[in-house]
Amino acid sequence: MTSDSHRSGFACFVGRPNAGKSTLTNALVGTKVAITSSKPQTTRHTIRGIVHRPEAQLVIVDTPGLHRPRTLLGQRLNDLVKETWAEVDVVGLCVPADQKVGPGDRFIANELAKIARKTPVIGIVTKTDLVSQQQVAEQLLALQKVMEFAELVPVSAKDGYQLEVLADLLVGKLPEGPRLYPDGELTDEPEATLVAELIREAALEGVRDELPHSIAVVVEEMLPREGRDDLIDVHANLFVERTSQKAIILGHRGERLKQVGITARRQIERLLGSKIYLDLHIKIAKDWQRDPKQLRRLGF
Ligand SMILES: Nc1nc2c(ncn2[C@@H]2O[C@H](COP(=O)(O)OP(=O)(O)OP(=O)(O)O)[C@@H](O)[C@H]2O)c(=O)[nH]1
Repeated sequence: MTSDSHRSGFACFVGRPNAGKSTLTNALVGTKVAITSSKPQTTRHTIRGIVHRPEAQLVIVDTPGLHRPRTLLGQRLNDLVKETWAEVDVVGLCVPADQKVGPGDRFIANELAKIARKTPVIGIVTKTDLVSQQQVAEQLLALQKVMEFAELVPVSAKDGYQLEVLADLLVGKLPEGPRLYPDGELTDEPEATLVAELIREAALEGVRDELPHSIAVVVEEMLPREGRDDLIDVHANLFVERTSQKAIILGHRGERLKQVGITARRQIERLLGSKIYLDLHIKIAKDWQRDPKQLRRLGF
């Protein structure tokens, strides 16, 4: 690469839940843009964080996780994941250092291997701060066996270990090209989508295991309050499938929902740079994951 050439393109991280993908994206991007909400199996929208460098621009696309499809939603998510893989320039397969390489990783690797000839795949051992060097080495060896990687690299998003190395490896796989986004621009998602993500993130906080696939948030309206230029009214519906799930979100005497609202409001205010009033309602959309009409209405 000559000194005046510029590279740009797209990367995405894949891996089983909790592999550290969101944290890694945030650490690379350096700002909380990829809203750690990008939880596989619950994320429908692609959220990008952008790594700006003088010689390159790396756009990180966060995809929902690939999983064995059991519902229509599951199938659509998997299609979305594969579409994303086909569109990016490089994929990072994340496997945490502190957990054995298992069937979940191999399932993803098998799917990735099918696209690896077109899209290079970098094997990433994450969370190296949690284990000894010896264990990191063993994990690298174990990972090497699941598929053929373009590169293998151990990193820790927590203490910053090898993040620059990873960024270099990712950038190295990008084609030469001009900047895709202006400097400083961190995401190209429409604001309403980001707002919905923030609300869902707040709602899932602490109950992710109980409600992994079952909630969706739709922002119905986002308007400046009449006669005020310092306040935006946000009306949003949070859909769950069952009464029991509604109870989980609500919490004892609605305390949990109140907390969800406070957390989400703070994040949304930061995103929009304005005070907001958040009007949040819980609705039950029975079995929405299986119903194509409901799915469409919720934006799938
Ligand atoms: N010690 C340590 N913990 C980490 C590191 N990276 C992520 N974690 C933790 O691992 C957990 C999962 O991290 P996430 O970034 O949410 O993982 P993810 O792959 O995006 O998770 P899903 O979206 O649920 O698939 C969180 O509790 C993180 O704080 C790391 O480098 N070191």
